[in-house]
Amino acid sequence: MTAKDYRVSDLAVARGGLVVLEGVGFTLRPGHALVLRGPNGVGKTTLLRTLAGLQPPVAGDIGLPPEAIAYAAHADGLKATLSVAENLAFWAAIYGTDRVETALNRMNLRELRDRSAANLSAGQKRRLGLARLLVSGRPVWMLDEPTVSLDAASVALFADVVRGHLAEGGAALMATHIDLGLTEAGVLDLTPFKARGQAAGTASDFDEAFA
Ligand SMILES: Nc1ncnc2c1ncn2[C@@H]1O[C@H](COP(=O)(O)OP(=O)(O)OP(=O)(O)O)[C@@H](O)[C@H]1O
Repeated sequence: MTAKDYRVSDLAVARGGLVVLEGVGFTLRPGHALVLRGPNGVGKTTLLRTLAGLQPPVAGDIGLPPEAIAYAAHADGLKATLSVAENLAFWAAIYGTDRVETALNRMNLRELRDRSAANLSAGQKRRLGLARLLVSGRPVWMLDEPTVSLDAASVALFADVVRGHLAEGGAALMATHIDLGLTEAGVLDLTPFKARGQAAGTASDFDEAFA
């Protein structure tokens, strides 16, 4: 899938007009997962949003092309009036892939394929939201609390999906308080990078537009 290391260096990120993290640096390697840790509010979501290109960094280098990234945020981004399969077909058209059936199979959504997204349970919606990652065919997955609403069986299923992605040469950066059992995952504690909250200059207007 990719044989490239992704290097992020000296990154500063802001939220609501204040710098929340500064001096963040790490390398994401193909076949590896990195788990973001740190207390509530330290800036895990803000870092992921910045890396995914949803807001500009205050400073630093992001050695990750946006077209390499598939980002799964808190919201699942589903089209309520479309069926499960139609939602995935929509994303396949956006990403230019033909991976709908793969995603349905791997996320155990086959039996729900014709159900409208509006009529899924919270956990089923989450599974569908995460299936988009498989549809994307993109090498770097950015996951913000991916297991929220998932039962134990679905957490295990998702952990297998991530493991499969890594085995295919993909990489994953995830903020999660749940142990996915990925023994090979590294941990990046963001606490040492906490900024003192100085003003972020002009980045705030752009940030608010995407809040
Ligand atoms: N829209 C916003 N406007 C102003 N401040 C915000 C906004 N969104 C988040 N913040 C603040 O930015 C800081 C970083 O928030 P962020 O959501 O990135 O933290 P987090 O580490 O992901 O937290 P959690 O573990 O609770 O999900 C927090 O102090 C938060 O209160």
